[in-house]
Amino acid sequence: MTLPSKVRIFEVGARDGLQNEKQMVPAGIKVELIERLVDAGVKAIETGSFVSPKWVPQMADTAEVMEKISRRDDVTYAVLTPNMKGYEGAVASGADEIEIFSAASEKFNQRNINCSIAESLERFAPVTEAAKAAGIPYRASVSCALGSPFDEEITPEAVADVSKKLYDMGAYEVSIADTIGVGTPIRTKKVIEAVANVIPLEVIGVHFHDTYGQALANYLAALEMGISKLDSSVAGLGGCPYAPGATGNVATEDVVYMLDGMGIDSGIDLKKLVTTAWFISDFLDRAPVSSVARALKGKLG
Ligand SMILES: CC(C)(COP(=O)([O-])OP(=O)([O-])OC[C@H]1O[C@@H](n2cnc3c(N)ncnc32)[C@H](O)[C@@H]1OP(=O)([O-])[O-])[C@@H](O)C(=O)NCCC(=O)NCCSC(=O)C[C@@](C)(O)CC(=O)[O-]
Repeated sequence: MTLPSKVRIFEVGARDGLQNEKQMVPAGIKVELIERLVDAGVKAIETGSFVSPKWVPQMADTAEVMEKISRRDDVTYAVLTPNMKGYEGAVASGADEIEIFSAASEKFNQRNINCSIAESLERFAPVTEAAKAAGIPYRASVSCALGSPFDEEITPEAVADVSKKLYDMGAYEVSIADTIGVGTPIRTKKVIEAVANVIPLEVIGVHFHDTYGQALANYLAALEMGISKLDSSVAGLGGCPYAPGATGNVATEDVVYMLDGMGIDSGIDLKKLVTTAWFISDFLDRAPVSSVARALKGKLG
């Protein structure tokens, strides 16, 4: 077992984390959240999405958020784009990179972006062509990789198939998403193994929700396989509006605490991160889901 000495955390709290919040979060709070996360050491951050405001009203102000954040040169500010219209919004906002997304579940894809998996890949073709021509890097996400909220089986081969197609479209990273947090470590390893049979291990990332309390165990399983690209969400914010039962992403504080304890460098200052988790949680008027944020409250000076 060789664990990586260093990992890249892709912080998704301002997009995946907040997209499902019923209470509208003002752009100013999103901007402060992003800037605090960057100050804590986050180097890759999802700031929002250019999707239909009718589908996800919470993300309607992504352009304003992008305009208002004080940007740093050493940080990648990324946005999610479902189609050319989203891509155009992303370019106009000056996003450093974009994320395209499909799924291993037909039913989820229909509910999430109103098309089949095959249609989504066709829809993303002009987006990737345009991004390539403009020199904008793109990563891709495969939802429901460890299970579906609908009554259907997801095979590792189905995940590998979509992953390969997205990789062949030029994605620099393919993120395996456990949208509803049902995965367990052996299952995680089997899926990563299947995906690593068709695309390089180095480009595989993981994006796990913690609905069943398995995300850290699954991240350890992924790290043991040599994966070093992890997504997480400050305060454990999150949930997908189109995946019934999906709760928060794994909390960045919990991941960073685990990594610190194993001597794996994430570049993130746990104290500043926990303070940020409480900042956004206080705004939302609830405690962070993160065990680490709750345990360390008031103990970090
Ligand atoms: C993809 C569509 C747009 C298709 O939705 P549609 O209704 O099939 O699209 P359409 O092309 O027929 O357009 C309908 C309307 O939306 C507008 N529109 C069309 N595109 C855009 C755009 N980019 N930005 C703004 N507006 C847009 C378009 O202009 C039109 O406006 P109208 O004429 O009715 O006023 C819709 O289904 C959608 O926006 N879905 C996004 C859903 C979403 O954001 N889900 C959450 C993100 S995925 C996720 O969280 C999973 C992930 C990545 O984190 C990994 C994991 O954990 O699984």
